[in-house]
Parts: sequence; C-alpha cells; structure tokens
Amino acid sequence: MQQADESLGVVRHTRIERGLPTTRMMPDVKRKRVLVTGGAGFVGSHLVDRLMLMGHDVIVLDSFLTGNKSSLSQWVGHPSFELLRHDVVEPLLIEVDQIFHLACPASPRHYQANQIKTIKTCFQGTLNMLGLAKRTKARFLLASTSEVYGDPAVTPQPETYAGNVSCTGPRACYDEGKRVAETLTYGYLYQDGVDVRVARIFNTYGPRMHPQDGRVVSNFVLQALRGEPLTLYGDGSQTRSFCFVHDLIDGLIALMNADVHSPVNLGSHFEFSVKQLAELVRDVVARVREEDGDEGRQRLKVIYEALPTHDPRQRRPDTRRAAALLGWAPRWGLQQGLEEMVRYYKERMREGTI
Ligand SMILES: O=C(O)[C@H]1O[C@H](OP(=O)(O)OP(=O)(O)OC[C@H]2O[C@@H](n3ccc(=O)[nH]c3=O)[C@H](O)[C@@H]2O)[C@H](O)[C@@H](O)[C@@H]1O
Repeated sequence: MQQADESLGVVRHTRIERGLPTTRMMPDVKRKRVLVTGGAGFVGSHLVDRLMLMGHDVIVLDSFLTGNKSSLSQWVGHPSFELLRHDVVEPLLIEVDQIFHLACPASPRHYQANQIKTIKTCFQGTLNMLGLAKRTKARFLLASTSEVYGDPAVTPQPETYAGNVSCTGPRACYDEGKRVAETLTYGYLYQDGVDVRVARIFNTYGPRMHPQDGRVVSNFVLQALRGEPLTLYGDGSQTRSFCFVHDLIDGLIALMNADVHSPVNLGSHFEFSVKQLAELVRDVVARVREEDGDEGRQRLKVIYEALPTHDPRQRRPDTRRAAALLGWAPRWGLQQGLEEMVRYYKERMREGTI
C-alpha cells in the first residue's frame, strides 16, 4: 500500500498521512486552475469538493459575508487548494483557466438585509470576474437564478421566458442584480468573445445550508427536529421545485464543460406546494427518528405568517434544454434528499454545533 502510494508521488503520500481526502491524480493536460467565487457558501463548498476530488487545482474566493470557512476545512493544507479572503467587488489579478462565479448572498433574508451590497456584488463583482476571464482567456460560468423570471406568469418556465420582475420591490436587488449580471456576461461574449456559460439555478437544498439561512427547506427541517411549529408563509399554496445540491453540482460541471452559450435552467421539474413540503418534512423527520429509536411521529404543527411581498406564486423549470444539451436530469428524489438533510442537521445538533 505504502509502495503503491509512493509510486504515485510524494504529494499523494503526504495527503494520506495528514488525513486529507485523497484526490484523483489528473493528468496535467486535463488539470485546470479553477476559481470558485463564493466557494465557502452552501453551493460553492459542494462544488469545491467535487472539483478537488476530480483532481483540479482549486482557488476559492470568499468575503465570508454569508460563506462559512468550516465548510472547506477538509481541504485546508491540501497542495491543490487555496483559500483567499477577498470581496469580488474589488479587482483580482490571478491566472486561471475556469471561473465559476457564485459569489452573492442567495437567501431572501440575507439579500434583503444587504440590498446595496447585493446589487454591487451582482454588478461590480460580475464585471470584475468577467474582466479577469477576458484577461486570462478563462471560461466563465455565471451562477444566475430562477429569480430572473420573477413571479412567473408562465409555467413551467423556459429559458426563453422574459420574466415578470419588479425593479422596485424588496427582491429587486437580487432579481435585477442577477438580470444585469446576465446582461454583462452576454456583453462580454458578444463584444469580447469571452467563453461564457449561464446557469439559472432553481431552489436548491442540502447539507451545509446555514441554520439561519432562512430558506424554506432548512427552516422546516430544523423546526421539525426541534419540535417547533413550521412557519408557513401565506396559505402555503405557493409552489417550488426542489433540487438536491449534488444534482445541481453535476449540472454546473456539465454546463461548464459543454459548448453552450445560451442560459440553461438547472432544477427539479417536480413541483410541490410549500404546504406539501411541510407534510413531507414531518414524515421524513418522523421516519428518521423511528429508525434511530427516538420518539416517533408528531402532529404537524404550523403557524401561518404573512406572505412576503412579491413572493413568487409558482416556480418550476422547463429543463428540456439541460436534458438536450447537457444530458442532465436530477437523480435525487425529494424524500431521499430531505432524509440526508435531516441526518445532517441531527448530527450537528448532537455535536452541539447548531
Ligand atoms: O433556494 C433557492 O434556490 C432560491 O431561494 C430563494 O427563493 P425562494 O423561492 O423565495 O426561497 P425560500 O426562501 O426558500 O422560499 C420558498 C417558499 O417558501 C416560503 N417559506 C419560506 C420560509 C419559511 O420558513 N416558510 C415559508 O413558507 C416562501 O414564502 C416561499 O414561498 C432565492 O431568492 C433564490 O435566489 C434561490 O435560488
């Protein structure tokens, strides 16, 4: 075992000794220097994991406004990993081959509490990263959002739908911010030939969502585990489609490596009302508790709170473009993904870290 490791080079041997995850030894011609902005965030940290395991050199940029250093602690000390505390609104000069531009607060609670910062990140941050892509001839992927469709009048939403977005409402900093980020991205494609990709990400959930993130899946799972009533905004009839984070990462990597400039929706095409989600979370939490020998099913307790202004009534992606151009479709069912999340939070609660 030791000899086999040594035959692969001293570096790999050192990684094993330090207890760092073992990564693939990618041939130099395939290995890329990949920059992930917002790499300490929920989606970013899962993307970093995948890129590291694939054997790339990964540089993470994060201001830690909403990102969390501990989501990346498994990579600290790895020779292919670099973590920079840097805000994308400031220019950056480094050499890279690919840029996944994810940096931006994504939870309505966070972006509405930091409206100017959010717009600035979407505009100035994207401008800086596109400038870097242009200088270094790197391929650039923008993490855009389903929110570019606003409160859609069309369902499911195809990429050709122009959206129904308010430019003055409380969500505008994010919705319009991401719309202008897309405009900038295509400006750099048309004017300067930058090799761009645009992923329109629909509601995504999974382990590592911050307990105070405020989005519906993390809220419901934590509330159910704590035996608290689930906070249902409005009457709970508004719909969303929930994509498990590992599926999203497959889609982001497939898009980066495909020859596709047009925007691509990435999300689950199964639509649930928020009330249905609440019932499903209750059932999954009860099942996990039973399996673990804890107390079983509890009555679903709900408190109704006001529906936030401009909260979209419905949301479901048309994913035919992703299927046709990337061969991508989500593989995780909602129950299966929720179970992972319940186990993740249960473990964190047991450790006392949340
Ligand atoms: O999760 C995501 O990927 C998306 O989350 C948000 O969009 P939103 O759909 O408003 O996400 P949530 O805050 O999770 O809300 C989903 C629905 O659940 C409701 N909700 C949320 C939280 C809660 O405790 N109770 C509750 O009923 C909301 O009113 C909303 O109708 C962001 O704005 C998107 O950019 C992001 O892509």
